[in-house]
Amino acid sequence: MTLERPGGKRRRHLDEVLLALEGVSLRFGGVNALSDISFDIRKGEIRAIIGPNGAGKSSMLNVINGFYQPQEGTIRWKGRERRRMNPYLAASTGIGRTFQNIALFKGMSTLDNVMSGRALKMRRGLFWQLVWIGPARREEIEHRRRVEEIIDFLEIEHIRRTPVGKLPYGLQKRVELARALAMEPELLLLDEPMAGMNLEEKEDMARFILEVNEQFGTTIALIEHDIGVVMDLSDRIVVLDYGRMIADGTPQKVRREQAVIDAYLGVAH
Ligand SMILES: Nc1ncnc2c1ncn2[C@@H]1O[C@H](COP(=O)(O)OP(=O)(O)OP(=O)(O)O)[C@@H](O)[C@H]1O
Repeated sequence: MTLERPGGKRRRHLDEVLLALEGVSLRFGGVNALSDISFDIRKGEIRAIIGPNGAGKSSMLNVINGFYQPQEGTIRWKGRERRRMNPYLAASTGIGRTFQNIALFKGMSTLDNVMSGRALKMRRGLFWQLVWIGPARREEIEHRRRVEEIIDFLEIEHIRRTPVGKLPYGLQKRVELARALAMEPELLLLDEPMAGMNLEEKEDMARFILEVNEQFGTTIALIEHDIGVVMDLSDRIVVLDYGRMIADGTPQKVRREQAVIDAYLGVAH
C-alpha cells in the first residue's frame, strides 16, 4: 500500500513532547506484561506500537489511557507527572481511544453513537437538557454541528440513521473512529484499527487516519499488525517483545534492526 500524505511528502518537525513514559513496568501476578519501558509521543505525530502476539501492546495502550496502573515508572502528560489515573480522567485531559473489538451501541444509529462521544464535552446537566431551553439548546445545536462535521469528514452521511449493528465491519470501525473523534482528543489511541478488514477497507482507514492527523492535528498512537501499513503511516515506531522495548525510531531505522527482524521471525530468546 502506498500512501501519499495530503500535506506533502515529509512531516513538519515534531519536537513538543505530549506524553512521556519513563521506566514503566506492569505485572499481572508473575507475568511481566511491560518491563522498564521508556519512550515519548510528540505532538502531531503518528506513533505505532508493534510487536508479536503477547508482546504487551494492548497493556501499553491501557496504561496510557489509565485503565491499568503500572507498578513502576512515571508518566508525564504535557510535562506534568500523572498520578492516579483512570480512563475517564484520561479522556477528560484529552486522551481518546478505540478498541480492538468494536465497542459501539449496536442498536443505536451511527448519529447517536457519534453523539455519545460528545458526552464529556456536554456542560449542561440533565435538568437543562430536559427543559430544553436557552443555553442547553444552544449547546445541543453546537454539539450536533460538530458531530455532523465529523460524519461528513469520515464519509458516513449515508449511514447516519442506520443502527450500527446492521453495518458491515469496516464501516463499524469507521463509526468507532468518528465517536472517538467526537470528543476532540489531543491524543487518539487506536487499537488495531484495521483488524479484520479487506485491502480496500484498510486503504480507506489508512487514508482517514492520515487525514485526521493532518487536518485536525490529532496526535495518534496505534497498534497494528499489518507491518506494511505501519511502515507507511507512522512517523516513529516502538517495538515491543515479551514486554520489553527492543527498538524505537523511524520506520527506516526500525526495519533494519536485528532484534526486530529476530522477533518477527521468532528467533528463540
Ligand atoms: N488482565 C490481564 N491479566 C493477566 N495477564 C494479562 C492481562 N492482560 C495482559 N496479560 C498478559 O500480559 C502479556 C501482554 O499481553 P498484551 O495483551 O498486552 O499483549 P499484545 O501485544 O497486545 O498481544 P496481542 O497482539 O495478542 O493482542 C501477555 O502475556 C498477557 O497474557
